[in-house]
Amino acid sequence: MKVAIGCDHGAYSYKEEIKAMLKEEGYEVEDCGTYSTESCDYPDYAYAVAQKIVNKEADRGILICGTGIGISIAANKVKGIRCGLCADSTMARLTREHNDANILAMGQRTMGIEVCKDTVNTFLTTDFSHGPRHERRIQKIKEIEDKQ
Ligand SMILES: O=C(CO)[C@H](O)[C@H](O)[C@H](O)COP(=O)(O)O
Repeated sequence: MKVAIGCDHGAYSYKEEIKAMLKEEGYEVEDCGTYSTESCDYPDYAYAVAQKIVNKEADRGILICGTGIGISIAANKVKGIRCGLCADSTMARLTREHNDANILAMGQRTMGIEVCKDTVNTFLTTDFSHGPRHERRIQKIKEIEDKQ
């Protein structure tokens, strides 16, 4: 599985730690930045990771900022992106099972690194629970996108 990862300056160190963990676990990882703790703008990295997903250059995305809020808002503006902001592995499991989320967002300033790592591992190993109610709701999300 290929994973695209991105962050802003507020989450640079977690991005580096998670990237190292994923490589050790055997994932192919594409680092979309940022590449230092110099102040930058989270929408740029949300867009870069989202493009990897919609262009099918990556299977899943991981985005981290201070809280995960700004970067998830930005990612969800891209058609075809379902970015779930998750604070633990239960949320990660449910956003995969129910929402078929293709990007996970988290916050370095709001979560411990071990919880983040667990959340990432659950997100990457949980399948969508195919079934009429989830598929119907995701279809309705797509219809909202098409109305814009
Ligand atoms: O978008 C956010 C808030 O929802 C993120 O936490 C950002 O990382 C944060 O806004 C960056 O703040 P800073 O004061 O520029 O470090």
